[in-house]
Amino acid sequence: MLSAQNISKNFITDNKVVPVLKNVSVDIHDGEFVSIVGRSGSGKTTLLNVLSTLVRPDGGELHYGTENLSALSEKRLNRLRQSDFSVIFQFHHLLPYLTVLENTLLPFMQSVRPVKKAAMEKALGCLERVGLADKADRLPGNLSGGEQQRVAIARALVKSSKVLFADEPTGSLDKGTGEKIMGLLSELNNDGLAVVMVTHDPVYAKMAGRSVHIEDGVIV
Ligand SMILES: Nc1ncnc2c1ncn2[C@@H]1O[C@H](COP(=O)(O)OP(=O)(O)OP(=O)(O)O)[C@@H](O)[C@H]1O
Repeated sequence: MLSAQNISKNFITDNKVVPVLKNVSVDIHDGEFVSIVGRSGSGKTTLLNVLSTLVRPDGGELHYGTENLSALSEKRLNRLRQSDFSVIFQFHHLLPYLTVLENTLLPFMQSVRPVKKAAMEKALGCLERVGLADKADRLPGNLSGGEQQRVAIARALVKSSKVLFADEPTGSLDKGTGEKIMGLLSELNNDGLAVVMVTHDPVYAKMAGRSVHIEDGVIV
């Protein structure tokens, strides 16, 4: 489904080029659940960002199905990202002045105004799926951390994406809440959504079908 070949990525720090990903190759198969693990600073987030096309690599190629993403213009990449990819982060990036329902509808708000009734129904269905239909009219500030993360997942679901990229989705949550989020991700994966997740937690990493271990920018 997604194939990264010989990816390299450098950052400039103190006027020096620092290689962060060094010739990394990894394949993500249709409907797979893959965790990316490794020490702090090893390059996990950078790899996830390259796979989700948020960051362009300096070298190597990224293919999605038959499409060579490395050759796509930013415009076409953006369109593909909007239709097929979803990203959730440790700190869920909800807009504080929009309600739970409006935050869930954000992917539609970018392209269609006013939001159609069908989109509204779909968003409510997604909130139901993550157990938050009764809180659709609340503002994020009035939700717990776990609930906010569930809104972020509902927002990812509303697009019917093919791949969900999650960067430490349980990182800011207590153990019980983190387990619920992991349960939800596993459920979605069982329904066919591919999940690529960065995590520090070895227990959560094992919930994925496969773990990719990265050390100092190299897959080991
Ligand atoms: N935008 C940037 N500019 C300069 N250096 C960066 C940038 N982003 C990341 N780095 C550096 O690249 C290395 C890898 O960062 P990355 O965030 O990918 O690691 P990580 O394994 O996800 O770490 P953590 O588990 O602590 O989040 C680190 O040394 C980091 O300081």
